[in-house]
Formats: sequence, C-alpha cells, structure tokens
Amino acid sequence: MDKTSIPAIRIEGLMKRYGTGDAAVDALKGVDMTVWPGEVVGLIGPSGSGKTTLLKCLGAVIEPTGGHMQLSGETIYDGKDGGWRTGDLRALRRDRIGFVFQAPYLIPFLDVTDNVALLPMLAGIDNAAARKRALELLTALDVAHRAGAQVSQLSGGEQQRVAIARSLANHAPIILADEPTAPLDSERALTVIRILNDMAVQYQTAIIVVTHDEKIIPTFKRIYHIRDGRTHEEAGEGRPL
Ligand SMILES: Nc1ncnc2c1ncn2[C@@H]1O[C@H](COP(=O)(O)OP(=O)(O)OP(=O)(O)O)[C@@H](O)[C@H]1O
Repeated sequence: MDKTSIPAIRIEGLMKRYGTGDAAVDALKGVDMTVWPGEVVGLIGPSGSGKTTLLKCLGAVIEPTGGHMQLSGETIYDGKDGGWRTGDLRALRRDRIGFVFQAPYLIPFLDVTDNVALLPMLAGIDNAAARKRALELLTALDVAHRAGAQVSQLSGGEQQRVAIARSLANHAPIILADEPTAPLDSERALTVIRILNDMAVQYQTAIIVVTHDEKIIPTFKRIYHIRDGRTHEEAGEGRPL
C-alpha cells in the first residue's frame, strides 16, 4: 500500500435510495471508504446491509443518490454537483474497473487466452498485443500452460485464476471482487487471496473483496464492516499468506 500517493478510491457520505415515497429503501446511508493503490481490503456485512449496492455504485452500474466518489483523485460522482461527472460511464467501467465474481463467467467458445484478451481488444488494443498481455497475466497467475485450452477443460480454481487475469487485463487501477472464493475449498480460496494480494502489489491495484468467507477474513489487513447502510473501518489480522 502506498499512502504517499493518491487514494485509488475515496468515498464520502455515499447514499443510495431505491424507489420513492413509501416504497423507498435507503440501502446506503452515508458510506465512507478509502482504498490505496496496492492494497486488498475486505468488505463484510450481513445480508441486506448494502454490500452489492456499494459495489454497483463504485462500478458505475447504478447511480448513487448522494455523496461523493473519487477514483485516483478524479471526482466521478458528486451528489451536490449534478451526479456523474464523467460523460462515458461505459469507458469508465471498461478501462478503470475490473470485476471478479463468485462464478468465473468465462466465455465458453473462446479459449483461455482470448477470454483474457477480449477486453483489451474491445478497448482498441491490437489483437497480437492484447494476446501478449493476456499471456503475461496467465503466466503471473500460473495458468499459462492452459492458455490454448477451452474453458470447460479447466478446473474451478483454474477458471477463477483466468477470471482474475481477465479483471487485470485492462490494467484497471481498481478491482471489485464479489465473493470470489465462495465455491472454492480452503486451500484454493487462500491461493486466490494470495494471488489478489500479489497482483495488488505488482500492479498497484486497489482491490475490494466482498466476502462472508471465514477462511479468508483473517488475511485482510483492513476491513470495512457495513451494517444497515453505514460502514466502519477496523484493522484486520493480516495473517500472512
Ligand atoms: N433494486 C432494488 N430495489 C429496491 N431495493 C433494493 C434493490 N436492490 C437492493 N435493495 C435493498 O437494498 C438493501 C441492500 O441490498 P444489497 O443487495 O446491497 O445488500 P447485500 O449486503 O449485498 O446483501 P446480500 O449479502 O444478501 O447480497 C436491502 O434492503 C435490499 O432489499
């Protein structure tokens, strides 16, 4: 974590209300969060506490209803100044945020390399350069020997590593991981978290991991607890990986 630099994510007083009038639900009631380049933080909270809503706001999938969000020092949302401050939310999602989900959601008719290379190709990088970058990431994630395989031939753990490679393929400064270890056994879950930590340091990526997984919670150095739409920060055990 590099605290001399600008935070990758800074959120202040973030609010999200779904619906209006009697049907309104205040899912986020003033969330504060700061995540630095190169760190992995846990986001933990009971069902319905607002975790998914927070990730969706950060990922520009839904619009908050108040507060302030900055990515790498740039205001992307300001509730007091017209809402979204960027005209191209699709480019924001594509270029600045990587997603890792519980299921890998790989594309079955593309091989492993092209699954990772697809996003850079869509962002305008030529095919050979995109494949080269994909191969570098697959090597870093120790799954390059499967580069030409169809995704259906991979184990669950291998597929999740390919999904992590894909989330890093655009060199996004931020990765949002939603229950990335839920389907994995203890050893594989810890491997995924070790990889996320290594990648965070190597690429100075800020990673938020939403999880209920007791196997990985002791590994976080910092944890945000969310309850009833509000966060509080706590030091984690930071157990070595
Ligand atoms: N589209 C929606 N319309 C109305 N209310 C919603 C909507 N999405 C979520 N909510 C409500 O917002 C609150 C927060 O939901 P959210 O999905 O963010 O919680 P969560 O912490 O991710 O829960 P879980 O761990 O069960 O996935 C809940 O009360 C939920 O019912």
